[in-house]
Order: sequence, then structure tokens, then C-alpha cells
Amino acid sequence: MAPQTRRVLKQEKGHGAKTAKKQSPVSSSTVLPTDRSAANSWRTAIIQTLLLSIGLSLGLFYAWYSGAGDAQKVLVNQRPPPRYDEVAVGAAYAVVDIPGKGKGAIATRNISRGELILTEKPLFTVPPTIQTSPVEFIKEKLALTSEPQRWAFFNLSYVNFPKDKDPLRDVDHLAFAIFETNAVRAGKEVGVFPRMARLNHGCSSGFNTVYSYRETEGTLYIHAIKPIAVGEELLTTYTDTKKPRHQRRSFLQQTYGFGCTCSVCSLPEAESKASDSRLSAMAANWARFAKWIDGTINGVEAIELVREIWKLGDEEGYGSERGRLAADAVWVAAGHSDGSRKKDSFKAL
Ligand SMILES: C[S@@+](CC[C@H](N)C(=O)[O-])C[C@H]1O[C@@H](n2cnc3c(N)ncnc32)[C@H](O)[C@@H]1O
Repeated sequence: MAPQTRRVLKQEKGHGAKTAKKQSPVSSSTVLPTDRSAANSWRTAIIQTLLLSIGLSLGLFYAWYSGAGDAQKVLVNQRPPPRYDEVAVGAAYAVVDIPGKGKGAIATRNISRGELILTEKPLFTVPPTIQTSPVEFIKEKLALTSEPQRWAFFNLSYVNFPKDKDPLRDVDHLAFAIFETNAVRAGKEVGVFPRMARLNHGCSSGFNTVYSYRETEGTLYIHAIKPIAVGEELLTTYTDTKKPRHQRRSFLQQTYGFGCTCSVCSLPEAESKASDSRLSAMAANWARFAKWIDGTINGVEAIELVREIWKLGDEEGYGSERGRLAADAVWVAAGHSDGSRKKDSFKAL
């Protein structure tokens, strides 16, 4: 900026001096010098105005840049975005750009297994099935949110936007695509949690956080299920990750628009097959374990299945669902302790 201004001034001076020299022989008239000086004062006035405008603009820019938002309002007649912190104050992670993934959450310090990472209320929730148009439904839900909440919502990523529409014009469809990409189960409903929504996906042993929704509080909790080192990405899972690799990948591609390259999906073929068979065995064991409730299997077998699922989980590095598994095992044990089922299950524990 400064060198350019100096060059303009030099050109102007040079041009004026040349003109004066050329015209001096025409001499005698008293008019010419007066005209010239008038032209010169015009030039001076223009230059001064220019300099003043530049100075004023710089001043206004500085005022805006240094936080005095009013200048921005005056200059571009646009309000600054409403404040919505993407990450809670004091959080153990930061939201950053991650190549090939959009944004994601990176640990800013070591996080212990079991540590609470985030609690969050939904912007809104919707029932899993509705009678009216889903696009209209989301529009109505959004209308009930505050301006900062809408700002947070429209800042989220989206995939699968209809090809025949323009996201800048079809805002209602944009909102629906954002909802589809980011909404998660919230008890009996489905909700949008803008902070949680920044977590990317990992399969079986690849994810290190789990979320649970406490319906009575209307709050989502995210816990670490593994120790997470500073600099590591916080990952959750978007699908039933006990499915084989090709099924997981095709679901993720269709629903979330990415080809999964997580640590599990990137395993060499033989290791991937071994992982898939562990995961299938876990799924089959879970399904059989569920039969205890109708008496198809006895307590001993139920507890054996719990042990087997646990062991497979250790081998796979899959630590999710263990709280549920342990709680279910206690139910089985309790069920047999009152004599209504065979007591031998208690010993098996
Ligand atoms: C709920 S958002 C997660 C946060 C998102 N990355 C962002 O920028 O806000 C889901 C989207 O993130 C991207 N994503 C999530 N996990 C990914 C992964 N493992 N690899 C590549 N992209 C991923 C996909 O575009 C997906 O549709």
C-alpha cells in the first residue's frame, strides 16, 4: 500500500513539472498560470481526498479488525455472525481441518479412558418417523431455534445434496441435507448436536469415543473408551461396526459420502478377514445371548457368551458396548439368584 501511494505522488509531480516547463514560452498571459494553478489545486485536492479516503478506510478496517464490529456493520451493512462456540471452553480437543475429512476433533491433551469429553443439549430433536414432508418438518424445527443456534447448524457439513438444486437458493433442502449428515439418535428421537457433529467416523477398533443420550436430562454425553493421546483424532462410529468391511464401506459411502480409510478398513486383506470374522462372531454371540430372555438358552450359556464376546473384543480392540454387556450379565446373574432360573449361572460369573 505505502510504496504504491508514493509512486502515484511521484508521477503526479513529474507530470505537473513537465507541463509547466512546456507551457512557459506561451508566457505573457496571466490567465494560463492561474489555470495551471487551478488544475494543480484540483490535483492536490483529489490526491488529498484519495489519501484521506485511504486513511479512513484503513482506520475503519483496523477498528473492525480489532473487534469493533460496528465498523463492519457500517461498511458492508452486514451483521457479524452470532457467537456460538464450536468447542466448549476448557474442552480437551480442538476442531481443525483434516485432509480428506473436512473438519474433525483433535485432542489437545492426553485423555484418559472413561473420561467425560463433552456434554451437549440438542439444537432440536425429531421423531424417527413423521407424517409430513421431512424438509418442511426440519424447516419448522429450525424456526424455533435461536440465531446463534441456526448459525451453528448452517456451519455444519453435508453430503447428498440434490443435484438439481442450489444450496444457496434452496435453503430448506440445504437444512435437510445438514440434518441427514449430522443427526444422531437421541433416546426415542433423532437430534442435532453441533459440537458432537464434528466427530468423524472410525470402525471397530478405530474409534475411541462413544456417546450416550440421557433422556431424563435431554443431554448427550461423550466418553473416551480408550486412552487418547494429545494430537490424536477423536472418532466415534456411525454404523453397526460389527458388519464386514465391504458392508460398512458401502453404507458409509451411500449415507455419508466417504470411502472409509480408517485403521480397520485399511488393514491388509488377511488381517481384514480375521477382523471381519471376529466381528461376525461377536454379532452372532450377541444375537444368541439375547435368547436368554425367552428361555432358549440357560444362564450358564448366557454367561459363557458374555465371556466370549469380551474375549473377542479384546482381540479385536473393540471396547464399545461393554457397559451394556456387563449390565446384562448382572441381569442374568440376578435373574438366577432368586431361583426363577438355574442358579449355576451365578457360579459361572
Ligand atoms: C457428522 S460429519 C463429521 C464432521 C465433518 N467432517 C465436518 O467437517 O463437519 C460427517 C461427515 O464427515 C466426513 N467424514 C466423517 N468421517 C470420515 C472419515 N473417516 N473419512 C472421511 N470423511 C469422513 C464425511 O464427509 C461425513 O459426511
